[in-house]
Amino acid sequence: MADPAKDTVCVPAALSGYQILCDPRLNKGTAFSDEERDRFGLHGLLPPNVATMDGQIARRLTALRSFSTDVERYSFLRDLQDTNETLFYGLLSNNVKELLPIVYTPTVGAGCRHFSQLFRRPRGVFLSLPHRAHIRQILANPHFDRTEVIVVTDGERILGLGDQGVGGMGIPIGKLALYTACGGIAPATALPIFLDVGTDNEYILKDPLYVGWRHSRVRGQEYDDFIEDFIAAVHERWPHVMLQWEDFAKSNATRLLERYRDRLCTFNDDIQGTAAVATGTLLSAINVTGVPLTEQRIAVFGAGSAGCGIAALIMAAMIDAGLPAREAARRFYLVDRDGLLLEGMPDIASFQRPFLQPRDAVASWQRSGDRIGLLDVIENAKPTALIGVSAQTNAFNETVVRAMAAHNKHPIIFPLSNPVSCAEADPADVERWSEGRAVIGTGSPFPPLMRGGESFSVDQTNNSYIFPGVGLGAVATQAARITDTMFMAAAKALAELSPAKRNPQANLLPPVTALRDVAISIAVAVGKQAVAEGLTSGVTADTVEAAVHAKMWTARYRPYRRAGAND
Ligand SMILES: NC(=O)C1=CN([C@@H]2O[C@H](COP(=O)(O)OP(=O)(O)OC[C@H]3O[C@@H](n4cnc5c(N)ncnc54)[C@H](OP(=O)(O)O)[C@@H]3O)[C@@H](O)[C@H]2O)C=CC1
Ligand SMILES: CC(=O)C(=O)O
Ligand SMILES: [Mg+2]
Repeated sequence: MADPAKDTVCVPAALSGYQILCDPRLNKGTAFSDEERDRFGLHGLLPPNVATMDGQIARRLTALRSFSTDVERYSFLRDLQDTNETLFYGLLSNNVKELLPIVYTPTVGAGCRHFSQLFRRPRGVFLSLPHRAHIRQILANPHFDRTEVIVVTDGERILGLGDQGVGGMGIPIGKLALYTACGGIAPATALPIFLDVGTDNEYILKDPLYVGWRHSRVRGQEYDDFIEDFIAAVHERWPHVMLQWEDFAKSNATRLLERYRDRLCTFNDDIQGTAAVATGTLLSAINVTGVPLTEQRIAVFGAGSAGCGIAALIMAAMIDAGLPAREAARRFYLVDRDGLLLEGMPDIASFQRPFLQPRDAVASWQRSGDRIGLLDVIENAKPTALIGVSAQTNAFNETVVRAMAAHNKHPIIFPLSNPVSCAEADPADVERWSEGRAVIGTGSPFPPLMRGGESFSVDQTNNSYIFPGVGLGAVATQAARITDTMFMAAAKALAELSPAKRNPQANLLPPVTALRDVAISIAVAVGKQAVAEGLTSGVTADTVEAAVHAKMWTARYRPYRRAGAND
């Protein structure tokens, strides 16, 4: 039960009733009580009927459903978020299954593309390179005083849609909406940040409506200096903040993570969050296929940030399970633009290096051309699992899926690229081509499949199963750093929640409606791991769970009183 005194919101004395209605953090719309309307001078500014939050949610849902496109629904929800945050989260939390595909993938991708047309009200921070000298001053704004969680992007690799310039801000906003709805992070403590270093998207640069900095992307030392200034300013302003890097291009994602992971509490969602959801879902899939982890062979299509992050964490899990490190490394077949990653290939990035196959291991392979393509890998290495993070639509075609099904009783096939338009396969096709034997996970939501005459939901294998819990666990325990072993703890905690653990015919993952419970379990596991690694302050393994619950915000209207008033 909430303590009524602590639960009351203290409204600054200087705010007029009209200003309260215009502040999305304070606004309750028609749900202000008569006493509050008396106290804050709201009579006349609102229609007389006092609504309940449930009534408001029902009204907004009716309006939302009357739109004919998802972009209109996205725009409507963004407006609500910027008008009345509590109601936005009440609506989202009560209707996760219906609204997640709007505020998150796939529609958030369209939201990013239409960002300039849809832009109405400020949310978060836009730091553009021409204002580099003013970063500290911008971050000093008292509106951001309570910041505990930051999601930052520079918009260069937005989902599988590439460079979206300032439109990429839609992603930190969407991710933080899930932090609150699923992870219980209070909205006033969540800050989306966009680093505007220009864009190389010609279409955007020519768009007269574009609201970002109309300049080609700044790279090299000037880019690095800007990021350094940004991180230094963030650290100074909020020394305990947790910062999530999101949708940075392959050329920057890993190196920025490596540069900053020992300086503040930070992680890269595309590398580490994706790795944890893929590992957790693969561990769950073992309940269905019966092939132990130490006997898995993994083909990853797209050897970028997500692909190498996934391979690294699954490899660590294999080593944990007893496979010698050298042998574990041989179990991975990473296929990129130039085919299978092989020793001696030019232009190999440092993060790809652990996964190079030795030339002699493939010397006897039958191959269809000069390069070793995905099908060659499947025919020769006979992988047990195929994971797609390439943003290449339909790369898992009929031939590929049938080849996986020919070598495996239950091939694991995860087309994880987002949004739907970039997925490597449609799960309905995978189901058909594998004669219903494939174990499927997708990055974006897809319609249910028919299995044995019954509807079977497709597991949305998305890092949204991980980051809200990791963030919650980190802030609840005030973790100083986020380590790979904390992501391993998250992956294992997710696998423990798998319905397939109890029934191999069931789903690999809990439904998206359970994301809040998933976040709690993951937060506790991550928090305990942080305690074990000596990274926390003020908590012990025994108090982590209570700290996690105490941190969680829920969307409900609290009573308001004026600061200084004693009623
Ligand atoms: N389900 C989930 O939770 C997540 C899904 N993703 C999705 O994964 C995708 C990739 O993300 P990320 O790894 O960060 O992006 P990256 O750009 O870092 O990696 C993509 C890789 O795929 C390669 N690639 C491009 N075309 C081909 C091709 N024809 N054949 C083989 N490889 C190819 C790219 O090469 P090159 O650089 O030369 O183009 C690059 O190395 C995105 O669609 C993203 O939405 C990402 C994170 C989480
Ligand atoms: C889900 C996610 O982080 C991505 O597609 O980039
Ligand atoms: Mg991402």
